[in-house]
Amino acid sequence: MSPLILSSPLVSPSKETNHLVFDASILQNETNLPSQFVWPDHEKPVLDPPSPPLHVPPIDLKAFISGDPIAASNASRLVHSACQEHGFFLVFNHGVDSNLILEAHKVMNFFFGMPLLEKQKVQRKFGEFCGYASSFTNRFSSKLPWKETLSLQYSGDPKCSNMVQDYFLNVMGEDFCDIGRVCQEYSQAMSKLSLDIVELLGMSLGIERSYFRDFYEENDSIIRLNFYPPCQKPDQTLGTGPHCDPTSLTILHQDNVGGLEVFVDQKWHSITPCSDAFVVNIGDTFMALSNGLYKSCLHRAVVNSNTPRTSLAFFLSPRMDKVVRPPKALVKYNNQRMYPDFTWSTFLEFTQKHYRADMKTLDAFSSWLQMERK
Ligand SMILES: C=C1C[C@]23C[C@H]1CC[C@H]2[C@]1(C)CCC[C@@](C)(C(=O)O)[C@H]1[C@@H]3C(=O)O
Ligand SMILES: O=C(O)CCC(=O)C(=O)O
Ligand SMILES: [Fe+2]
Repeated sequence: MSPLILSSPLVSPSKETNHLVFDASILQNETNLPSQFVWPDHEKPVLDPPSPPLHVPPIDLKAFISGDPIAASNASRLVHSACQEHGFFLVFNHGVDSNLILEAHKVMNFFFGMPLLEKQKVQRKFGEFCGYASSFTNRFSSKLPWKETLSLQYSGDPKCSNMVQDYFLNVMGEDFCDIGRVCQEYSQAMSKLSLDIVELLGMSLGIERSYFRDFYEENDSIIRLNFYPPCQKPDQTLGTGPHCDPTSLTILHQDNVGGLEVFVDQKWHSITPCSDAFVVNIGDTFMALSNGLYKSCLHRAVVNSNTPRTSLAFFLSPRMDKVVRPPKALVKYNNQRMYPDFTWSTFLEFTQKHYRADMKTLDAFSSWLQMERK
């Protein structure tokens, strides 16, 4: 049976389109990758020797939150230098229940272990963000990522307090209310953790500690479950292509397989898995909010030929209509604005309808905004 199935015509808003469907359970045993999954030579990963590990500073969040002044200035210094260089750091003693993290990985493995037809019941629709996608075969025609994803929207607005769980219930049905509950609880824990982290970022930037906590209180964030099946030619493709996250802050929990890589000093470096820590990285929106002081960094995910890999990414984003504009104190440094004002809803739409996020998304978005505003 072909690993790529021509699906029934997908009736999109304006036209009928046929698109391929990536059935991971079959494709993962294929030695000849379909051409759509083969990346250009300059982007193919070199897996032998493996990328050297990047030392990212481990931040003891409990010590910072406890108000210990020494710990706070320590954490602030470590974060400041990491975020000016590559934007990645680890947080431990984060206060997130380890059983919740285990449960989240369990439900993720259950979901992606379902038959393709079951997963397709929540297929991401054209132009929308939420839902299941297998390699985005209905979004892109080349450089397809070797992954399946389930993307959900989370709202910190008390009036939408169960958005994640409701999605499972309303779109997938009663049988999925347990998965929905776990994903809802996990998202809530990530939202709480992200407010602690942005408070630390504020302190490290020398502004009022509560400034970013207030800015992101009612966040409209995204949670994404990533499943990377094994691939027989892992040096030909990528699980997630080179990109900077367009969002504000990413809190990632990866399983112990490894595959996340960061581009620093003109070389790819691996981030060693550490189950009791979260990998945190600055995204484009926070880079704009810090007026370019903190860097949104190029990263990717490579795959391997033996073991499936999973990662849980929480993408913190401000309320859709909030204007992303750096505080005055961060403009005085160089007395010029690095990026125009924008709202997250406009930037998200840009990445979903106009531009495939890569390493230049924010610059492309800034140019697009200037054209649109003429
Ligand atoms: C706002 C977003 C778009 C993506 C998911 C979040 C943050 C990261 C973005 C992404 C992972 C960057 C690489 C390309 C992408 C298409 C992907 O491989 O999933 C991006 C996501 C997306 O557009 O769905
Ligand atoms: O799965 C990973 O390790 C990274 C995924 C990623 O960068 C993303 O989804 O934005
Ligand atoms: Fe990313």
